Amino acid sequence: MSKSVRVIEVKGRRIGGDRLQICVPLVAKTEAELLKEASSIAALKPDLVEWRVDFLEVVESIPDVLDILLQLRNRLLEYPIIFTCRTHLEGGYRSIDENIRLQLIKKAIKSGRIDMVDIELISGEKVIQDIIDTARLNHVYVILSNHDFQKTPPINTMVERLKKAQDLGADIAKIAVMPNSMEDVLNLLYATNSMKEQYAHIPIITMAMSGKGLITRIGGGIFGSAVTFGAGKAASAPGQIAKEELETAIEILYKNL
Ligand SMILES: O=C1C[C@@](O)(C(=O)O)C[C@@H](O)[C@@H]1O
Repeated sequence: MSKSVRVIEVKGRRIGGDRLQICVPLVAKTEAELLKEASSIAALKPDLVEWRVDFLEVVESIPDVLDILLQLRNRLLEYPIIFTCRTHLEGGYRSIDENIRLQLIKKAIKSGRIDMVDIELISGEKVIQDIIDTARLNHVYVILSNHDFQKTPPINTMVERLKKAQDLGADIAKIAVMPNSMEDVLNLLYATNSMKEQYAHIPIITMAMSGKGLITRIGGGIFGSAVTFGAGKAASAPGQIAKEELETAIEILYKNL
């Protein structure tokens, strides 16, 4: 039975289309650093930009964050912005009051200043539904994500998590895991391919972190991942290499496909 996978189109980028998209994260701790980082990121010409808001020192001051977001939007007008305020439980840079975090995410969605939002699958169905409803009303795409910084779960668990994200109404399902062996890396790729071939109706994003997992950041697109993350000024997770190097490696791979 053939199934079609939805392509997400944002500002001329096609996520889930033929070309693997490269996302560069912004990880500055202060407003000044962030705006500088944003200006230099534009020179890297990424497909997507992720603002990892959890790195920001003033993250718990919602008015400040929204103001900084406006300035970021104005500097990155032609780039799709993913707004991610990662929980400390899944690799977030700092511990943030959960009520404030969720309020901030909703206000960012309503601000008209972002294109996509990332929220963790562990947030629970009620929170996720609320975020998805708010996002739909405001034309923001939702990435439902899952991260394991310790290990790589079994293949069927990884596939189940991606399926769950899809079933809950995600526009994009994402999983990032930590490999402790090369078998773990193969398992992540196997899960990616199975999800893509058998179940996915939406784009998926997968990666194995750390040096061991680098092959998944370069070659994951061949197995079904729609987006890979390359570092700008600094990495937002273990194993991210510089965007330019990543792009070169991907180009070599795709030239001969
Ligand atoms: O979820 C992801 C993937 C990621 O963890 C990575 O391993 O590249 C980097 C994060 O910034 C992003 O939100």
